[in-house]
Amino acid sequence: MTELHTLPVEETAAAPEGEASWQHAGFLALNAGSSSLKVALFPAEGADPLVTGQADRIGPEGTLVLKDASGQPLPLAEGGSLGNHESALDLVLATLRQAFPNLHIAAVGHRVVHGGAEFTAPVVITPEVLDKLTALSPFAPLHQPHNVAGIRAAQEAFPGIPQVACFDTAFHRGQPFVNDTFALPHRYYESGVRRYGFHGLSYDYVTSELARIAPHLMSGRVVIAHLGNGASMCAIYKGKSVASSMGFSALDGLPMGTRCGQVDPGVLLYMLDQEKLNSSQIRQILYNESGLLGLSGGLSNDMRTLEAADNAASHRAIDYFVFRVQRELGAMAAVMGGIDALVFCGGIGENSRVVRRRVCERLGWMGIEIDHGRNAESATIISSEFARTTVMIVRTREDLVIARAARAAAGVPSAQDDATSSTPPVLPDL
Ligand SMILES: Nc1ncnc2c1ncn2[C@@H]1O[C@H](COP(=O)(O)OP(=O)(O)O)[C@@H](O)[C@H]1O
Ligand SMILES: CC(=O)OP(=O)(O)O
Ligand SMILES: [Mg+2]
Repeated sequence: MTELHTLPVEETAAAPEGEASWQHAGFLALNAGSSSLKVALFPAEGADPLVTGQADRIGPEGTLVLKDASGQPLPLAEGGSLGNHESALDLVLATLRQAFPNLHIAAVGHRVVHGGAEFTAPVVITPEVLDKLTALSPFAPLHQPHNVAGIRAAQEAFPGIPQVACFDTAFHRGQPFVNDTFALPHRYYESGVRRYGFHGLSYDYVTSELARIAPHLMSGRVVIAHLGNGASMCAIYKGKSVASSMGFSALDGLPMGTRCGQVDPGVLLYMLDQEKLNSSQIRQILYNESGLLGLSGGLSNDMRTLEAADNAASHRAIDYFVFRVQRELGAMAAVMGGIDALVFCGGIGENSRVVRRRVCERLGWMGIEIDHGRNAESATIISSEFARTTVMIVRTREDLVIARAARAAAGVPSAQDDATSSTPPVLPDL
């Protein structure tokens, strides 16, 4: 059985009363999505999770796979259910306790998609904070209610230990006004109708990884393309977010698995006035029936399925996806006065050589030229040797950013938590 690192309880925040003074301490990072719950259990020290996994398709057909550090699936605890997020978390915890009978969780970190204008850094969750997060649910209906449910379930499971919210919006809060606003009457801006931007935990991780492996880029102009089931792009100028493709909600910008991306608001008026749809019908279309799924005529929201299908419907979806990524890339390079590096991450960005190749096609004028061999291998640097703009793949790790905040909340230093042991690749000079 795998042993957790041990810590004296004084260092692990509130250990349950009456337990011995040395406990097996761990930090839990939870990322509750619309139909999934991603989990990582970290030891007291070190960057490598002891357990990672996820519950998928939460509901009657839910599945749960948790793997140990060597990739072996953990035997699931008996008698649980994956009917909703609460029961899924219960089953996860029962499985972890079965594998680590002395498990003491010192702090839990949660990905929370929306932090509004107020939350610009991770925060320890109090009843007042939780009320504020709950009130933000209408702004991110696919994510926030599940984030809040995950927090409530974890509070019940671990009473008295610090629970920390880590926000997708926080990374973008320093953006200039022109990227933060819509051209609506200013009172909307003042009441919080702003372009928040999302995927901030991913951008935070990728930026810190770039600072490690390519520090010269921290004084330059970088576009990060987080292309997953949710997709967005971020312009990073001198290490800070200056523009993002997502806006008020996680709907704006690029098309996604089932979300529409940027759409003319006149279309919504047409749906309301001409088609007489109500707001929940429109919400259903924008969040659940659009994007790759909608464009492909219902074929799939999954890029792998679309690439394999290779027919007119899948071409429609992939062509539009690539077109919008290219368009956003041009816009972001324009606002930064050029581009030094393009970085792909997310399930599509990290794995789809087809999407990466197609996005980079005909961009020689931007200094973007990829090496097809390196792209096929999904190497860290995929640009050709003499290209002016570096094109890279960084495997994003939102869980590490969450674990870092959880450790901090428990008062545990995390000197090496994201200094991974791999040797930095050799990058061309700017
Ligand atoms: N080998 C691959 N080729 C193409 N697309 C892939 C591959 N592996 C994963 N993907 C795509 O990545 C997407 C999921 O990305 P991910 O970042 O895990 O999503 P999320 O975290 O938003 O649920 C899916 O569309 C999936 O098809
Ligand atoms: C904000 C968002 O779109 O998140 P995800 O990619 O997890 O759906
Ligand atoms: Mg994601």
